[in-house]
Amino acid sequence: MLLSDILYKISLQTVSGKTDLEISAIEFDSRKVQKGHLFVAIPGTQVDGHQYIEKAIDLGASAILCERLPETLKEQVTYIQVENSAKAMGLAAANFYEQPSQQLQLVGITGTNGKTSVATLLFNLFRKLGYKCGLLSTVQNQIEDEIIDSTHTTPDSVSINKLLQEMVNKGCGFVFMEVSSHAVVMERIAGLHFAGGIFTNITQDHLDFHETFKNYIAAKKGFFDQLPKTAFALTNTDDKNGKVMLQNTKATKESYSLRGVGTFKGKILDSGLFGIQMTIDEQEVWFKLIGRFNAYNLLAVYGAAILLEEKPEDILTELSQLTPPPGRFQQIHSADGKVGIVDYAHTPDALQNVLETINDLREDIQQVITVVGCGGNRDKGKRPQMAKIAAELSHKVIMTSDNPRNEEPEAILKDMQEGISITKRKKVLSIVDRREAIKTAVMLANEGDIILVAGKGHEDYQEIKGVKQHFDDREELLAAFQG
Ligand SMILES: CC(=O)N[C@H]1[C@@H](OP(=O)(O)OP(=O)(O)OC[C@H]2O[C@@H](n3ccc(=O)[nH]c3=O)[C@H](O)[C@@H]2O)O[C@H](CO)[C@@H](O)[C@@H]1O[C@H](C)C(=O)N[C@@H](C)C(=O)N[C@H](CCC(=O)O)C(=O)O
Ligand SMILES: Nc1ncnc2c1ncn2[C@@H]1O[C@H](COP(=O)(O)OP(=O)(O)OP(=O)(O)O)[C@@H](O)[C@H]1O
Ligand SMILES: N[C@H](CCC[C@H](N)C(=O)O)C(=O)O
Ligand SMILES: [Mg+2]
Repeated sequence: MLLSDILYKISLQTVSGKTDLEISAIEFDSRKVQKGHLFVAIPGTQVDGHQYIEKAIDLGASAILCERLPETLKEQVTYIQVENSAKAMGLAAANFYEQPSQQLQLVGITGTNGKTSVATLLFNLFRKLGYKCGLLSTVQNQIEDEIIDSTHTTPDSVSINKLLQEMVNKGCGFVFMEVSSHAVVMERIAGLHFAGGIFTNITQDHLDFHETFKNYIAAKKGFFDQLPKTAFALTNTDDKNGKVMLQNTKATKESYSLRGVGTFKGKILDSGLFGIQMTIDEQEVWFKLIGRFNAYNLLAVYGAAILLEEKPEDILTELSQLTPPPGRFQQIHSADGKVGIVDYAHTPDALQNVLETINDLREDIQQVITVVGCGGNRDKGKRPQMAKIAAELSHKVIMTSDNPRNEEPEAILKDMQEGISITKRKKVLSIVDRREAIKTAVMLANEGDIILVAGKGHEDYQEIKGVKQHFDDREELLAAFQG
């Protein structure tokens, strides 16, 4: 595509060189640049992409999109200066891939917990309703039956638009995508046209990146601020920041609630290991998902489907058949009657929800043994809180490693130990090796006991000292059950 077409509607500060040149791809990592590419220089959290402009040109970049021009400009290269290169890249990617988000109905889901659950339920629901669909999620990206590995909850803007174009080409009418707070701040969603936005909830997470909770709220709200007038903005009014999300949106404001007033109202009638029985808009339905928090996810999905003009009875019939995504309250039973639950709870709120659910559902004689760790190079404030919640809501806790990434596993465990009060110490063990921790939990469990393995859910790897190795909590539990 011609550079001038790629730059359509982008506000430019300086243009040096010709814009009627053919660009073969947009690239923001100099290491991947090839002949004829447009290289976008982005200031990052580790390094500044502007320092790689020369390298990108050496590798064949014919145009540079940047916030600061290099001191000496090469004659054969076109330089475009903009105020925010990440944002400009989003707009450029949308142009380059022919505005795919305008050719289908794109719905974004944001919130601390529940994004994958809601996005996946919507994807599966709309497929059952007879539409071709796409999904962008933490677990996987998907175009109909084709599964594409996912590296981020929300990918970079070039990857998003490329995937969306493929979805358009394959006839998808609806795409459901998770919108992380990182993605909003880093402009990964700039230039996308959304048909709707959904807010699940907001509790502590990612303060390593956002620094304050206020900034974290502002990041999530930024998604709704960007929605067009034609979109719907569906919020959870039972969350105390639910209304704030829609404060400045141009989109049509809609809400859901289990407690108060809202466009879509639900009421839990019963909740157990069989699932949830609830009323939604006066209709009584049984769902296969477990835990009160899933009642919120189901209500959000129902509301969004109505706003996308589906019929209530069709939605509820199909939704009642759906099961949760992998690694979300996934049960694994041993031959001798022990119950394993693998869940992706990696925030204090999620861990509390999942443990409260287990405690609500268990019988008095069943003990709860929790295996939990906290990720390295991530919000350190979560560590003592998660340990405290685990100790308060379990009979025994084995604290272990999650993905230590580039941190010392022992140091993470030390941060977690800070959250354990003296009275709770006797029920807590620390075992650095996650495999050993799971084995120990299984060994300590008696018939009927519940072993919650929290934090990694669907993940099939563990990242230690920067290296990813295959590791899957579900496989480990099964192996431990088999002795
Ligand atoms: C903190 C964060 O989100 N970082 C993302 C960001 O990287 P960065 O800003 O640190 O990049 P950097 O290394 O400083 O480099 C700056 C620029 O220089 C470029 N560069 C760098 C080196 C070089 O030799 N040449 C070159 O051109 C880089 O390509 C980049 O454009 O941009 C990269 C490219 O898109 C992302 O891969 C990277 O995600 C990292 C790996 C990550 O772990 N992100 C997590 C925290 C994340 O995004 N999580 C969210 C939220 C999940 C949730 O809600 O639970 C997600 O959406 O996944
Ligand atoms: N609506 C909800 N409210 C609170 N907790 C939830 C909710 N839905 C799911 N959870 C809990 O949070 C965990 C993660 O759920 P899910 O993967 O759907 O969230 P997510 O927002 O996609 O997370 P991520 O930020 O990692 O992408 C689940 O395993 C469960 O323990
Ligand atoms: N999207 C989240 C996932 C956390 C999952 C947990 N297993 C961890 O590694 O901390 C993040 O990148 O913070
Ligand atoms: Mg997710």
